Amino acid sequence: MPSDGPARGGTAIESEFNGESSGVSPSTDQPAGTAGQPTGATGQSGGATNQSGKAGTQSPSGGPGGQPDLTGYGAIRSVLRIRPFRRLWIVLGAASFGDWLGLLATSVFAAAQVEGSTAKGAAFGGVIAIRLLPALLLGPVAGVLADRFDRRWTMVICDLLRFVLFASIPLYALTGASGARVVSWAAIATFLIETVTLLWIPAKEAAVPNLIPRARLETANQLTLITTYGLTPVFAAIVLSSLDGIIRGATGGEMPDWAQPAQLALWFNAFSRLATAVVVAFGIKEISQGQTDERERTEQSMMRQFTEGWRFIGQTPLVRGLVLGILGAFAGGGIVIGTARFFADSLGAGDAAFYLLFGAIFIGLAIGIGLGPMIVREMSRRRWFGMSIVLASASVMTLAFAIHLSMALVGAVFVGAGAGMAFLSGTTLLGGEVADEVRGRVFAVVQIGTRLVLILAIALGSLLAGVGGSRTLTIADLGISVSSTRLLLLAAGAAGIFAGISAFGQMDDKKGVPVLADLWGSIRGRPLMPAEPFVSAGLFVVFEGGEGAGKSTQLGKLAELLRGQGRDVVVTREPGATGVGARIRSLVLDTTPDEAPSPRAEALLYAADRAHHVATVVRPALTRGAVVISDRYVDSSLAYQGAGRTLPVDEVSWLSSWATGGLKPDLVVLLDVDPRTGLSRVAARAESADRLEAESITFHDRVRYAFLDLAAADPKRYLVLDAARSVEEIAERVARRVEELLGSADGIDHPGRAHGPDTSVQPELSPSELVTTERT
Ligand SMILES: Nc1ncnc2c1ncn2[C@@H]1O[C@H](COP(=O)(O)OP(=O)(O)OP(=O)(O)O)[C@@H](O)[C@H]1O
Ligand SMILES: Cc1cn([C@H]2C[C@H](O)[C@@H](COP(=O)(O)O)O2)c(=O)[nH]c1=O
Repeated sequence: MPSDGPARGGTAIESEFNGESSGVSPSTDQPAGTAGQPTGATGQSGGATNQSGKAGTQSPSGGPGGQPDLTGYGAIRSVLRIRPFRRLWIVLGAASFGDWLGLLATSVFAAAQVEGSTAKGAAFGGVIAIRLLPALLLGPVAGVLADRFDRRWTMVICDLLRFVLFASIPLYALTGASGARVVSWAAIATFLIETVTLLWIPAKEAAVPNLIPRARLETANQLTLITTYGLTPVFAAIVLSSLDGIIRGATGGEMPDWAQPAQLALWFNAFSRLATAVVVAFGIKEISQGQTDERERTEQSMMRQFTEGWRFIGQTPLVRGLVLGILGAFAGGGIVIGTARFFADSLGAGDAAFYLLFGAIFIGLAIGIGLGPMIVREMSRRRWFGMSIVLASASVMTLAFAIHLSMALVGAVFVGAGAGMAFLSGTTLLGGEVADEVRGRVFAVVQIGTRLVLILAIALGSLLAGVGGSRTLTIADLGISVSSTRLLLLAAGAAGIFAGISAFGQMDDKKGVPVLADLWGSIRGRPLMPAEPFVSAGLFVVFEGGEGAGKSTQLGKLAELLRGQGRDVVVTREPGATGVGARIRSLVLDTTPDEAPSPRAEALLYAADRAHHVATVVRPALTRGAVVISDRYVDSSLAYQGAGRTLPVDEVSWLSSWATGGLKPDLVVLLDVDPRTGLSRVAARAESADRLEAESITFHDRVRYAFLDLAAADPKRYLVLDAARSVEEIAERVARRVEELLGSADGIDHPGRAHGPDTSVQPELSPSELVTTERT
């Protein structure tokens, strides 16, 4: 595997944006891992992440409103406008191509030096095995070095060493040494290269987030992952085989040693590393700038830094969840790889099926990495990570039940898609939410852990599948192969699901928000959000209804009754209960011709009034235990702006829920009145009609039925009364219900903390479903 992992975007180096439009305001472009309080340092959610957990947006809702368009081609272009990242991406792309060439070439090269198929196989496999070995020996200290020394110089020195080592392999072959000696040196050099790479990777991974604005982190990762694991390996394989054909053709099969494709590939690999060293040393000085102060880095002993790194990983839920999830995913992946050939056999298919399955996984990976962010949009990246692992693992389980190649191929695409999305979200979270001073160590642990787990899982998977064999059991004429391979896949899937759910639990930044509804809302661009933590000790009663329904009259009567009982009562209304609200009220209700706000502006103005009202009047009163009685609340927006103005009701609901932080009333008294009756009452007040009262009768009819539908959808929380009844009769009914609530044995049963906005559109209800309507 090539050494260049994904780049993780990072800091806005201000000068880089000068004259090169970034499309994002500086405030949203905080350096990843340095903006706000990084999770890495506290174990809390990253200070600058929004509620969606997606790096880089300041929209508290995580909604589309505050989010620049960071998907698709535009996002890629804007990432590539950042000069330090652009340079690094180009040079790392070339180096990754060189690494893939080098990996293929060293293996082919070693095999070519010996005779006989067994020796060739051993030489080929041996070189690859040697590549994995240093991780086990040197891994623990690699991260400490990345956090301790200047990362730019660490990268430069490592690349210079790799240049020398790569070049030494073909050079040594040219000296005329024996095949065995050349293979031995290739093995030693490969071991040393991997050792150096191990120091280089955490330095690079930890440094790159300091180069790119947080908002671009995910796109930068997509770009680098696709380059490193999608384009360059394919390109390398094509180039190596074409090179072989071209040189053979040109030399008539008599190739001089120096012209062997494997040797040329190694030279390319060597010089790509030299180029990386030069570019990083002279062209990307910003890598040094983002790092923690040198004095801070070196004043602790290495031992202390080492143990602190582990303690940090163990004690930080986000990092623990990430590490657990990544290792779980790799274990599952290893089992799939280890059992793949046996699985293809169990389908009664041959080698072609085996390659098809692998192809399907890679297609899935590309879909997950390339399209994943566009599909889930504003989904919390922490949640997305856990869910992706569950998706990949559940798909592994479906492989166990596949009775036909086509089913297995679909399953394999989903395995790849889940793994790709987990990889992308995991790397973005690691880069964006782990503090700079420990980032190197965290990356090192992930890097070593994944290698170890992968090797063990592949080995164990193939061993167990090989030992178990395959039996065919006939169930209802279906030839189903029940074999140890399938049982292993089942177990791997179950373990992966467990790892995904555990990671999700550790990292969830939207506890209490239903997962599937959140996913669906996110896909539609409106993620749910957690309610603000708040404990109500009072009672929140809202009067709703059309114009002239008698809300103010009833509200006054209820307040009088409760105050007579010695209760703390706060009477309030929307819009206009506060100074800010009064100004908004005059804006929205003013009838000056040509000054009417547009429907969306109107919705926003009501939401603004509500946000301020709830924050400054309603919540403080409820916290101290008062009975808050409000003339209108969220339902008025749903009915007037949603049904009346025909704005999408779920969007209006989402907006209100955001404005209120999810605060729901304990009781809504809906005074239902025919608009003709209500408007005639209003007209009798001898005041001129405000802007909404002046709307058409069909508008008011829509408003009325929207109120009734809302009540029918949540009957427990509504008291629907016929407003044509007498004032006293209505007051008596209201008093009875409120006293029931206040007198209930275990106090007031407040509606649960809002689990995000109620995005349900108004349901179609039959008259018989309007069960709580007390109208005759
Ligand atoms: N049950 C009722 N029967 C007849 N008239 C009523 C009844 N309740 C209130 N009214 C009268 O209707 C008029 C409007 O009442 P009120 O101001 O309480 O309604 P509202 O719903 O608050 O109106 P608005 O929508 O304008 O805020 C008042 O003149 C009031 O005296
Ligand atoms: C809260 C709220 C109110 N409205 C409308 C409903 C009324 O026409 C006015 C308020 O006047 P009232 O005399 O105080 O009832 O505003 C709305 O359209 N959307 C809302 O959210």
